[in-house]
Amino acid sequence: MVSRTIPVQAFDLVVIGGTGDLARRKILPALFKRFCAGQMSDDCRLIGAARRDLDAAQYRDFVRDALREFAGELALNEASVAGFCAHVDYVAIDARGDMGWQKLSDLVATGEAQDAVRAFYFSVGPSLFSDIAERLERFGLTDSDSRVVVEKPFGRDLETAQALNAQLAQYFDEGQIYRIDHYLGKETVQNLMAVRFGNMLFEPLWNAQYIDHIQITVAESVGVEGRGEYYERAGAMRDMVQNHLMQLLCLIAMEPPAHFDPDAVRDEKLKVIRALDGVQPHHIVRGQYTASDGALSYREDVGNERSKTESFIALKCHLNNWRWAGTPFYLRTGKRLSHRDSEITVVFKDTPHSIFGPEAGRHRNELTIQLQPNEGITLGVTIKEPGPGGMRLVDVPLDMSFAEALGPAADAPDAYERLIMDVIRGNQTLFMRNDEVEAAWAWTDPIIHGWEARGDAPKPYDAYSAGPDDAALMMRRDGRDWKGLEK
Ligand SMILES: NC(=O)C1=CN([C@@H]2O[C@H](COP(=O)(O)OP(=O)(O)OC[C@H]3O[C@@H](n4cnc5c(N)ncnc54)[C@H](OP(=O)(O)O)[C@@H]3O)[C@@H](O)[C@H]2O)C=CC1
Ligand SMILES: O=C1O[C@H](COP(=O)(O)O)[C@@H](O)[C@H](O)[C@H]1O
Repeated sequence: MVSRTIPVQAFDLVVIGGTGDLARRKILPALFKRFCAGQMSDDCRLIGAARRDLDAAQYRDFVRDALREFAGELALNEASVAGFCAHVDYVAIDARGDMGWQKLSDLVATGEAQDAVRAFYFSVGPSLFSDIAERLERFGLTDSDSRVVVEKPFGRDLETAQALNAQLAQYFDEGQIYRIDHYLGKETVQNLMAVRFGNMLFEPLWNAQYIDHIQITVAESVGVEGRGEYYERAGAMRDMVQNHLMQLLCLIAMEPPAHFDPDAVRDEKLKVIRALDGVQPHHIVRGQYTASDGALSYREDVGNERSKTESFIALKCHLNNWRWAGTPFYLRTGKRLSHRDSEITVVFKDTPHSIFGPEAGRHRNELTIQLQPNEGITLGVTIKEPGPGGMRLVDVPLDMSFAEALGPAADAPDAYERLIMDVIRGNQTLFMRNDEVEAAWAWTDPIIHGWEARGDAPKPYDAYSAGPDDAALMMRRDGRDWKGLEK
């Protein structure tokens, strides 16, 4: 089932790095699905560009293969695939030289629909961003309405992120730059805002007075999946916390924006990042998976027997502001954990007094927002344990699985489908602004420098476990426990 929506404006999307892994796995399948949903009008074009010497027909074969591998059942429909491929073209270019740029410029200039949106997806490493931006301008490919999409990692620290922002700013206004964080394109992540700001129920309780703590877990069962070289330089902190977990934290903690528009939302997220306190070394647990259950160790996966890169991180942080003073936020993410499970749990405080006496037990309400898989929301409510006995309390879930509650309509577009269409619509709400990215690095850098200076080695944990024991210990020291992964 593909969600149907009205066609967006005509567009030319040039995917620079169109033969790469991201294009195959995500960009091409996402566009194909939007094509199947009727969102690409006849005059839309997808132009792949990379150094590989292909003609348009050969690139269409590449696209067909990518769709067969990554676009699921829809790609079984030959007519749909052929229809999509009719929109596809290719030009060989070299981002570091002049090869192909004039041809690309001519191709874009001819055959472009009137008023078409022109977008350039930089699906290449960030070291090429500046070269590409300069050539787009020099070969007359951009105007004030053109858009560029850039991928993470957006730098590896504050300094490199500032340099990238400065390079892009030489050629594009901030309003033309779409920095992707694909977590913001996930339907349930957007639902965080709907739940918080569309219901009267939660907002009055959404503060340190009523909330004991908040946990964010993004657990993956996969390992580094052939991206060892990149991951060795990144680790879980740069790969996941600086961006995806930070965005989740922002959405759960931010003040209500005045409007659901790009700058109002991003202003509020920025305030959250800037309110983050530094993290104490004893509030960080880094881990690295060891071989177990038939899986190779992290070090074997990346081919570095001495690696000190973390494949897991858990940390406790505080927001230094009026709403959240005293409420800790616990973040945790890792690879090769027991199962894929991304969830946010908001743990409310005890009632101030129990009228039922100590035998009844004390219970806390928990709101669990399950991001993936099986998207849904559960609210734990305390009731009387059924039966003739005395008043004993028990927790029951008020459970709303989106798929059950909404049926097939809940089968939402993939994050990349949503985000690419937002680029065409010119809606930056779900993209990171330059100052947000820099603020996130400004918080992350001292944490990383701290463990580098101390020479901390990550703690080993068994592949397919819940991570290092120290992460559980960190929680237990606070009289709390992790939710989710251990279930
Ligand atoms: N793969 C993924 O799942 C994810 C990737 N990303 C990010 O997306 C970006 C692309 O990643 P990915 O697709 O995996 O990388 P790949 O190495 O698979 O692809 C890189 C692409 O860039 C092209 N390219 C390289 N050098 C040049 C050049 N000088 N001129 C023109 N084209 C060039 C390559 O083609 P050719 O060699 O023919 O030129 C290829 O199409 C990276 O920044 C990555 O970190 C982000 C999230 C997930
Ligand atoms: O950006 C990244 O995200 C993926 C996890 O994304 P998900 O949508 O599958 O949850 C992660 O595997 C990868 O290391 C990271 O670069």
